[in-house]
Amino acid sequence: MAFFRSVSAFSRLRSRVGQQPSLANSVRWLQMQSSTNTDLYSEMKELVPEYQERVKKLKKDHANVDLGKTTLDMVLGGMRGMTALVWLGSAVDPDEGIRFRGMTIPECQKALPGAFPGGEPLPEAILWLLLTGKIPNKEQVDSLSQELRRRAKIPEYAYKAIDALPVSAHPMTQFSTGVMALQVESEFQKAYEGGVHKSRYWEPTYEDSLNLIARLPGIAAYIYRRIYKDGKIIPLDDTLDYGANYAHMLGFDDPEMLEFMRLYISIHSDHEGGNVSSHTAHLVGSSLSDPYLAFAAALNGLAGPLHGLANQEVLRWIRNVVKEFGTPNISTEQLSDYIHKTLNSGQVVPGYGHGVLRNTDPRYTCQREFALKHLPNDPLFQLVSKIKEVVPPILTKLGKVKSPWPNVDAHSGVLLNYYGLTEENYYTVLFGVARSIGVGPQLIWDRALGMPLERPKSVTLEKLEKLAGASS
Ligand SMILES: CC(=O)SCCNC(=O)CCNC(=O)[C@H](O)C(C)(C)COP(=O)(O)OP(=O)(O)OC[C@H]1O[C@@H](n2cnc3c(N)ncnc32)[C@H](O)[C@@H]1OP(=O)(O)O
Ligand SMILES: O=C([O-])CC(=O)C(=O)O
Repeated sequence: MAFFRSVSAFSRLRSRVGQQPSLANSVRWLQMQSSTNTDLYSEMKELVPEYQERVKKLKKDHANVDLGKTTLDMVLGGMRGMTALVWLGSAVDPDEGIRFRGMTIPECQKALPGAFPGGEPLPEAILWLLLTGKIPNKEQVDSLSQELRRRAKIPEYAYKAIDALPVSAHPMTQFSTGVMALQVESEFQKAYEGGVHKSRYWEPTYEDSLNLIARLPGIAAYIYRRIYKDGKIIPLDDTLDYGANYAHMLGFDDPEMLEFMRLYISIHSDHEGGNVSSHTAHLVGSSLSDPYLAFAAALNGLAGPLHGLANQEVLRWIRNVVKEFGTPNISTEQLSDYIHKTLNSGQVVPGYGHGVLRNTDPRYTCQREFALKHLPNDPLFQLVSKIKEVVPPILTKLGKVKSPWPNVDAHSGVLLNYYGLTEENYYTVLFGVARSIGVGPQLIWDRALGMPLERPKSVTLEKLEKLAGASS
């Protein structure tokens, strides 16, 4: 009976997202549905042995399966296309974009609980999904919300560590410093020093990851208020969910902004394992550095302009366009001239191009849909829409850009700016808070599955030339 109820719920979901249920999808969805525990830790305790068994079997029976060859181009080309990592939470298809545990963004928007019926997926729901592979119900998500609030207390010395930096320090420098200060309370480090058996590494990693995720909004909001609002701190509200609380502590209480924050955090959480921030966390964690150390390293990678800092760069670039012409209402020719000016000065057009995607990022599309619903007449949103028409043909004409299409960063800034979060230097901190929700679960699984020290082989230039049969 329960089976048939679930199948019909699945059919309803799929017809709402405009797809027919296939048997394989039904089975996958039913597997995802069977989440029963109200607390996440108990859910994990059940799942860990099952996943360990799967990995053991793969290693035992399929160790020599060929996953593709390594070419010289890959070694010199930033390892693009090289399959080198296992990442449980999500995968990116070049054309279709991100799937969180197999689910596209529109599917997540339909299936995951929101703050109200039909609301955007709650970050807590994404966290549950990424960690367990199961769709949580509202009760489970509410219990996780409560758990994160319970874990959110920040030690005083973390604020003091941030205060030791000048207010003028970049928000990402302050953020990474704050995370390093939180490391003092690492449960993993304590357990390791206490001689914990390796089969139990995942348990203190779980504690650290959940504490880290819970405390980041408070640290991040402190930095915002310190830099931009004369240090007037707003405490956590014990009635609000994770995304809403972060917005509230920043100083924003407009329900539309709260809803945007939930969407923002959910879609920025994870983007498979190879991106700079996630990969960095995984690499650093592989030496058994605890989640704080691993995540601070991830943030330092996110702070680069080719990765997370691009969202800051996009709004700055858009503002410069407006400054140049004195209005956001410019012609296609004016915009085209400005894009060429950027390219001719040896700079990239921020928010465009991607290491994996070869189509418009679905995270761009869902933010556009949000903007069309809530701020269709905003002049900067209209400029962003125009940029999307003008940039791709110009980048395509260069003949070298693999993807001329917009990525996630091309859109977020104008939405934040519309809701009053105008300080673009802060934007990557928001991204960082969100990324913890993807990185934390993988660190837990890395330790649960006994993932080894990561140590790929490098070659000298001479050896590469020799291997290629080229003369030096
Ligand atoms: C959350 C995220 O991290 S999403 C990405 C955010 N970053 C940005 O938006 C910055 C702008 N984009 C870029 O710099 C790139 O597209 C990256 C870094 C995202 C991807 O880099 P790659 O995988 O190396 O891209 P690709 O293979 O297409 O690069 C080939 C050439 O096109 C150039 N190119 C790629 N994108 C752009 C762009 N948006 N503007 C101008 N040139 C570009 C590259 O700089 C490179 O030039 P080069 O050969 O002279 O060095
Ligand atoms: O996947 C990447 O390389 C970059 C990206 O979009 C992300 O990390 O969100």
